[in-house]
Amino acid sequence: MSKQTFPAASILGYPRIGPNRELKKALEAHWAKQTDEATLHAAALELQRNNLAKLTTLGLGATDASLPGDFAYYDQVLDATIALSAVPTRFADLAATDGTINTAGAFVLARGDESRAPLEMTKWFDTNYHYLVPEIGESTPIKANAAALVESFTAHQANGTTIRPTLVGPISYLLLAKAEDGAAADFDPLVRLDEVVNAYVEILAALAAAGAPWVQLDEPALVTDRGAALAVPGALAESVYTTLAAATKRPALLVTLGYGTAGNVERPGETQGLLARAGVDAVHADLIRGALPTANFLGDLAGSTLVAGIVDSRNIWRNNLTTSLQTLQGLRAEVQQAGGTLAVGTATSLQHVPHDVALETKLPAHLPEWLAFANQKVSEVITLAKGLNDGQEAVATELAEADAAIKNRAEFAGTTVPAVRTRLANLTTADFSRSDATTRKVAQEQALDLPLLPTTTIGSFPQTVEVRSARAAHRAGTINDAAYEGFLKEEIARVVALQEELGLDVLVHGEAERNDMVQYFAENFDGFAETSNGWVQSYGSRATRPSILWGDVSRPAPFTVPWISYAASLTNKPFKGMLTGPVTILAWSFIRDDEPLSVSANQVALALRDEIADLEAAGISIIQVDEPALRELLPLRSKDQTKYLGWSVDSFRLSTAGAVDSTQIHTHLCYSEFGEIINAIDALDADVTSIEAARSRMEVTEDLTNFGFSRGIGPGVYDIHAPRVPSEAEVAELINIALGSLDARQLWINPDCGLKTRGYLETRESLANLVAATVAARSTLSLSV
Ligand code: MET
Ligand SMILES: [Zn+2]
Repeated sequence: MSKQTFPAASILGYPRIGPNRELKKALEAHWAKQTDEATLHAAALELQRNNLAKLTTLGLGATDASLPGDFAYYDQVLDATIALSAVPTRFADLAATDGTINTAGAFVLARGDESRAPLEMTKWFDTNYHYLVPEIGESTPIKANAAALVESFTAHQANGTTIRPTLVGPISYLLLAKAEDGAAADFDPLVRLDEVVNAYVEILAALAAAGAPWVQLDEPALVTDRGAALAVPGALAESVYTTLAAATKRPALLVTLGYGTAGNVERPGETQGLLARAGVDAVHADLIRGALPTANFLGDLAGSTLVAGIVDSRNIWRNNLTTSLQTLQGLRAEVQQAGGTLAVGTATSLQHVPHDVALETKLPAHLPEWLAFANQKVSEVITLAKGLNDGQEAVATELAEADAAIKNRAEFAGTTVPAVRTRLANLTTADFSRSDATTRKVAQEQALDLPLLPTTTIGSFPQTVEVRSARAAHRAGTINDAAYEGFLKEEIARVVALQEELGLDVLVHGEAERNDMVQYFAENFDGFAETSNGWVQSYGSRATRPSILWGDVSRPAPFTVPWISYAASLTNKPFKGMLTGPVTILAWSFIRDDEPLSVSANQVALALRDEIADLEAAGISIIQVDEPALRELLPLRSKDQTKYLGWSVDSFRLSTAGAVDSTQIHTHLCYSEFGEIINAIDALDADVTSIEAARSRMEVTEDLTNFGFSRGIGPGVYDIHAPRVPSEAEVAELINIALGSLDARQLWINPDCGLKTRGYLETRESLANLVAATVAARSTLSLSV
């Protein structure tokens, strides 16, 4: 079969949530039973049509398949599950007699129902997007169902736009899946690959029959360690794509490889070459997170298109078009030498960035011209393709504008702040270390006088409707600063009184003043900006609005101290102040591309260090620095992990090492699979670490014991993600399991995570049970000593 040439400019995908979160509104109205399925469908179609019209206006071809057909009601991996009719056994009743699952059924998979938990949600590679994990067992049905893909293609075709249906590829689908509960212990979903590939052959045939000229299969898992091993010559990817390419009836095939370097990192381009040789019409490479394919591996590209993902889709900075064009020109020479074609694209789907800088109303004046959100990135792709094909002069204006903006950014006063740089340059190793843990322990025991098995919470208390509406009213200017402050103080006083009444040992202020544990810090540090409409889908109908780190970071004034010291003044109990750690602040923001992340992390760390000094001065002797994102930034390839863990741990230590011995530093990490980073967690050198543990029934305590973890540890004794109250007996049982492997003198009793998403009724009861179970455990312990 002779190969098709891919359009010169395209994007791998576009934000699905809608410029004004139209999809969120449509979905939530439907789930609340305010609208029927037809209404939801119509709203989704209108949103897609508007998006496609916008993309066409920006310059993507309406009929050459350069428009991505990547819409998903909830999640692209769920859509692959639907296309494969791979309904997990525990949801089997939702499938029709022909095995397919409809929209209503798919929403049950996504959201659960009275009797079933939804599919597990997990982070999509190293992003903040969460996908729904397929559950595959020995006999999970696998049967092609191209109906939704065909219907969508046909609907847009009838409207004059030719989309390129997009689907997670077969290898990635199975690598992203987990073994269904009840499958044999050594069952690996990948053993179902042949069946999945056969289903894809059928799906391709159905799309070809509907007239789709191109289809896009995303294979991002081939950039992870495990997937990469399958993407070298002679391995699985080669045979899978030989089969798919040999399908007699199929559209032209684009295979995308975003999020890193696919296959052997020492041989960038090798995977693209082998896919082309297998018969794939167009292969993509991520030139932002992945390495530039090298000439030696491009020889196999004859007749194929290489789609160069040169526009960053994970961050919001304006592209340096001049250097990009140079890179593209060099690459094209090599690709042409091999008999191939070069096209321009994005590094991944643009789903990770907001829609449009033009919708921003509150950004500081200097910022908009430095930025590119999805729409601006589409224009960048088009400009680069034009420059590549019509010559640099054809895009001289665009290049000059980008150059000027980049120059302004580099020279802007806040970009590099001498005082911040000097402070960083003068750091010595001593700034990263406290005295030894035992000395600290003695000082803290004297200062704090805590009981055995101290009880505490992770920081936030329920964010009630009242708290959220007061914040909204304050933002909107309908209540003034004084009224808002008065409201928050009352709320804090209530939270402190409740904790006293419940008999908790270490109290917190409850975080009522914080909209979000990262955004609140970004708002109070110099160097960050807030968007007004920069929403990015997090999962399903949920979106977050990451802050933008644009300059050197410092802390102009103490900001958590007033709230925390006010709360502490209301009680005689030991009091714990709450901060968010440097890695988490960066992980949940858009970060700089003009400085290594490690430099930004140390700047944030110093800002936090200042806050800690002020908290200490205000008499706060326990301070928690949350790092729930430490693990999520872990690089996808193991060869990069040591370096990352080195600087990330250092930044935490820099933030906390100014504390005196008697100040007890806590940290919190809300996940339990941390076997691979246990060394790093130990190296944080926190006096007390709280972790998630209830769902895995304290499994982690054994790992900790085997490791020899010697400092304070609070494995969560109740799962705050579920709206149910754990009984005293349940909590007691988990405490007992923990006591089975850990020393009673190091054990803390706390929930898994913060309580801000919970209601007061359940929180009160749950914490009462936690305290009662702890009191009972203490008396057993004192009897046995
Ligand atoms: C995602 S971790 C949350 C920690 C924070 N202190 C809270 O309690 O909400
Ligand atoms: Zn947490």
